[in-house]
Amino acid sequence: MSKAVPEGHTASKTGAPPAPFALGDLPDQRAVFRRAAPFLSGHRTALAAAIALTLAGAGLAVAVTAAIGRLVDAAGDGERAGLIRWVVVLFALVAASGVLTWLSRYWLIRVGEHVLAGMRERATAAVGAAPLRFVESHRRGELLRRLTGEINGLGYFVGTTLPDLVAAVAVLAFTVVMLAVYSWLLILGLLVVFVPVATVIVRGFHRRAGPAYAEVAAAEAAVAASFSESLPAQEQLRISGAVPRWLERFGRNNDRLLDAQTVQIRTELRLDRLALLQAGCVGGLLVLSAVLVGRNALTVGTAVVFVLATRDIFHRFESVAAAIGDAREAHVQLARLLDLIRATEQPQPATDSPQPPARGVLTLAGVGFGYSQGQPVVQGLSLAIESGERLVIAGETGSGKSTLGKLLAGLYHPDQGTVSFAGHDLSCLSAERLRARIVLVPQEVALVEGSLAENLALVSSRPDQPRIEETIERLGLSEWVASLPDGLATPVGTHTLSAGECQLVAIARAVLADPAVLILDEATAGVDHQTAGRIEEALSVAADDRTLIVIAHRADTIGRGRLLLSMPEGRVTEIVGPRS
Ligand SMILES: Nc1ncnc2c1ncn2[C@@H]1O[C@H](COP(=O)(O)OP(=O)(O)OP(=O)(O)O)[C@@H](O)[C@H]1O
Repeated sequence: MSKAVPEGHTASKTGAPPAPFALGDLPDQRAVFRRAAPFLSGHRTALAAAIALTLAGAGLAVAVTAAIGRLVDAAGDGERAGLIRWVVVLFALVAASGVLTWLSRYWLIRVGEHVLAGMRERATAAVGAAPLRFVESHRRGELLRRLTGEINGLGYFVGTTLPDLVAAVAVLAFTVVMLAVYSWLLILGLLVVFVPVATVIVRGFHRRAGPAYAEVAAAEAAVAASFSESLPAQEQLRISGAVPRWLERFGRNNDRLLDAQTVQIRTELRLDRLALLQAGCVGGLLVLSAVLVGRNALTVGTAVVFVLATRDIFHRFESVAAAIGDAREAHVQLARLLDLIRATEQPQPATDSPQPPARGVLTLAGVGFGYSQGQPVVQGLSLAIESGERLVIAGETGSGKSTLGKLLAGLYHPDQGTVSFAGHDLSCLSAERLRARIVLVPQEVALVEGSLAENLALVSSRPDQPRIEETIERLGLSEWVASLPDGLATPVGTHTLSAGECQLVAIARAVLADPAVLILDEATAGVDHQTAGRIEEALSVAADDRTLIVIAHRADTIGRGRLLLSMPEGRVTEIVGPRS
């Protein structure tokens, strides 16, 4: 027999997963690469191979310039054999450099895509296993943007900018070394003029880019969130004539995005100052080379190498500068994705933890829970629900019935106290073991795209077609299924079935899960009296020795309950009943 014992707050339980941290509007951009490093494991050899290929390709590309210098000198000296030799070497270098560059790009993109696929998988799994409270307390569009937009952005960066960036950095480094071998004086002059000014420009860009890109990403997420939220609310917005008001609110998010993008563009344009610097440096170098050649301090071939290599240096530097903006954006996207993974990845209960017995007592011990600090919805509740018992939870609107249902189903972890089944703390059970014992049918049921049979099979017990058909029959739903265009093969989704029909699917699915405890949260509210009665009869049969917890407003449902749990003033405080 159930008994309710109101208590004060009890000490926090131990062993439960810690509360997930909330995602901030702006990402944590510290130690992003260190946080991303674990995702490289398993790809390190391939990454090293890709980098080695890139370095080899860059080395050959630089050697092409040196070969041109030798060719010019051989031509100037009238050496026919030397000329032919250098022409052959030049072609061989160009061909080999082309092949290596292609191979290195291919490997780098391949490794990057594999790493991203791993991150996508991990983030999706982490969000799928995250506590319900985490998912509820973040805007859907925000989570969606991190799982799709950020990964797509990173994919674009890996496929296009990253190979160019790595190759450009390698060519830059090799070219500087080569030029130092030719004339350390010229390269020193070039570096002394170019590097300090370029460093100031790039550092100024970096300082502004972090916040600018983070604000754009946050503003884009806000636009996506407000738009995705408006889709399910479209009908309501139109009925209440609230579309213009909604557009105003959307406009504010859009303005925020526009402002953020303007700041981002201004920040990016700062890098254009590098072009002016480059033009000045090339002009100076040409004059200096001409002077040195005139004084016989430099061969024409070396001067040609310098001019070609310097142009290449600046061309590559331009690529690097352009890529820096993309890299900064990718850095923010990576930080946002890693934040999501860190926020949602909980230490999962051990999968080899003992399976609770098939039947048992569901117990709340000193349970307290609130959505916000200092506003408890459930407070100090102790309750034992015997195996096979039927409990009806009733109370005023907003009094906390659904919240209690979610606590009983282990969907929420209590702030104080414990909820346990057959002596096992629910928060220490793996999702699979928990769902094999306790199932909740919520007020609003969402179906996934697919056939009715596929939706019904979405339970941990993985029922086959005959079992689905048998359960439909047992629940008295055969007539309804037969009335659908293709029976169990009918494609369904939230918009193809009525709310009541969605509830029928969810109830049948819950019975198919074959749990020890079945919790129905207003589950028959959208169904006509006759069907509701039939389902309740069927559930009584299906309930068998199962525990059935019914959350209800309707007096007739309450009347069928053996216990009535009243929840005045927003707190579960007493049980009235049992009822005969
Ligand atoms: N996800 C949430 N975030 C913040 N507050 C919430 C959330 N869900 C419910 N609440 C608040 O908690 C309180 C209890 O809500 P709950 O849905 O449990 O009540 P209920 O008795 O089931 O209501 P109803 O009869 O309307 O279904 C309400 O004040 C509600 O506003």
